[in-house]
Amino acid sequence: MLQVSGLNFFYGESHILRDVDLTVPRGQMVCLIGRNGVGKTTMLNNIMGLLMPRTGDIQFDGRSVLRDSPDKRARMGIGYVPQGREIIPRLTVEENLIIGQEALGDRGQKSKEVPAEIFELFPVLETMLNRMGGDLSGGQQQQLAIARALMSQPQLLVLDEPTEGIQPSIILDIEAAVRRIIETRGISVLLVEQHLHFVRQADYYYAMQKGGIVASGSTSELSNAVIQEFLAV
Ligand SMILES: Nc1ncnc2c1ncn2[C@@H]1O[C@H](COP(=O)(O)OP(=O)(O)OP(=O)(O)O)[C@@H](O)[C@H]1O
Repeated sequence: MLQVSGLNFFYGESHILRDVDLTVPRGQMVCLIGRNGVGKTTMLNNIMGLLMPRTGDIQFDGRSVLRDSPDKRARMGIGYVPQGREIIPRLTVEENLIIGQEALGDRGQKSKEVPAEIFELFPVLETMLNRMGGDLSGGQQQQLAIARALMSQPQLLVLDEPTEGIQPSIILDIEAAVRRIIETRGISVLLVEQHLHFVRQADYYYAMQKGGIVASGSTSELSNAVIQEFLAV
């Protein structure tokens, strides 16, 4: 579904991403792990087209998207939930969700209503439809951000630390929802995450250090050494 090859990115003269290769197979969840500041968010922003690499390629569904704007990539079916969520505080929960359909492009029909499936995944949102986005708790905003991304029916969902600063019970809800999304929709997920429990839900991991991939494999084979080195357990 997504193939990144030989990616190099610079902020000015600082070499931030170094020859990164990463693949997200169709219908699978892949997790990118690494300490703060190694380049994970920079990597996701390159995938979304918010930053341009100096060299390398990014292919989505078999074709290069390097020349496509962020907006176009979203309309092609890459849904992004950025760090910090970017909920619109002065719009209601329902309005925030409806806006998510802007990225549908010509892949589907827009609707004036939020489909029931969204509330099955995130029941709390149904009870809060008329509340302002900015009045929700951090965990609720995170659920809203993921639900909003789903409104565009993405083929690939890109999540940047969805559990950052969120209380443990809601982390489990978010984990369960993401697992269910993959099972029911068959979509692919690329996740940046620090919580071991969530990382274990993924099929594959890539570990990043100083902008390069230094380890990768199946999460069923995650060693204690990798866990100690790359995750804030
Ligand atoms: N706008 C910028 N200009 C210059 N350097 C930047 C800029 N944004 C980030 N950096 C640097 O790029 C490196 C990678 O940052 P990035 O945010 O991608 O890391 P990260 O792994 O996502 O960390 P975190 O988990 O803290 O978000 C860091 O050293 C950071 O200081």
